[in-house]
Amino acid sequence: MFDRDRKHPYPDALRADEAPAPHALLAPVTGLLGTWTGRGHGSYPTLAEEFAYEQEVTFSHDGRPFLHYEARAWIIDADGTPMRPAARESGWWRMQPDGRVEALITQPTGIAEILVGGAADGGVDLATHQVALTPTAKEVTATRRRYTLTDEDTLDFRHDLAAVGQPLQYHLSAHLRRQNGN
Ligand code: HEM
Repeated sequence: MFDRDRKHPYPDALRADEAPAPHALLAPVTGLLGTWTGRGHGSYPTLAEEFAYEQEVTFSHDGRPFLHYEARAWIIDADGTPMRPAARESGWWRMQPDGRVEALITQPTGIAEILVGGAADGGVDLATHQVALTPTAKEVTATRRRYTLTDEDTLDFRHDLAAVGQPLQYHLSAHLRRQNGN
C-alpha cells in the first residue's frame, strides 16, 4: 500500500538553486520553476458573459530534461470571492536542444493536447501539434499558449482557443505572481 509518510527518493524541485540541479536543457525555462498565483479574465464568442478567475500554476522538475506542469483555476466574483472550481490540467514539458519544447497536457474535460514551440528570452510560446478528445469532450481543434516572464516574479499568460466551430482566438489571460519561498 502507498505509504504517505515515506520520503520520496527522487523528489521534485521547485527552485533552480535546490537539489536536484536542473538538467542543462531546462536552462531556457528555469525562470518558470515554482508556484505562481494570480487573477485573469476570459471570454469566448459562444459564451454569454466574460468571467474572472484565479489560478495556481506550478512548474517543477526531478533533474531530468522535462518540467512537470500543474494548473488549477476557479471562477471568482467581482470581489474576488471563489464561486466554483474551473479548469484543471497537468502535463509534461519535454525540453529539446535550442529551447524547443514538446508539451503534453491533459484536462478532466476529456481533452489531451500535444503542443510544440519554443522557450527564449523569458518567454514560452506553444501551439497545438495534436489534440485528442474523449467521446464526450467538447470539440477543441487548437490552442496557443504564451507565457511571458515580465520580471523574475511576474508571469503573464495568454491562452487562445479554437473550439466548438470557432477559429483560434482569445480565451484567457492572467497575470501571475511568484509565491513566496518558491
Ligand atoms: C484558467 C483556465 C480556464 C478557465 C478559467 C476557463 C473557463 C471557462 C469557462 C467559465 C467556460 C464557460 C463554460 C463554463 O462555465 O464552464 C469555458 C468554456 C470552454 N473552455 Fe475554458 N477555461 C479555461 C481553460 C480552458 C482550456 C485549457 C481549454 C481547452 C484546451 C478550454 C476550452 C473551453 C471550451 C471548449 C469551452 C466551451 C465553449 C462552448 O461550448 O461554448 N478552456 N471555459
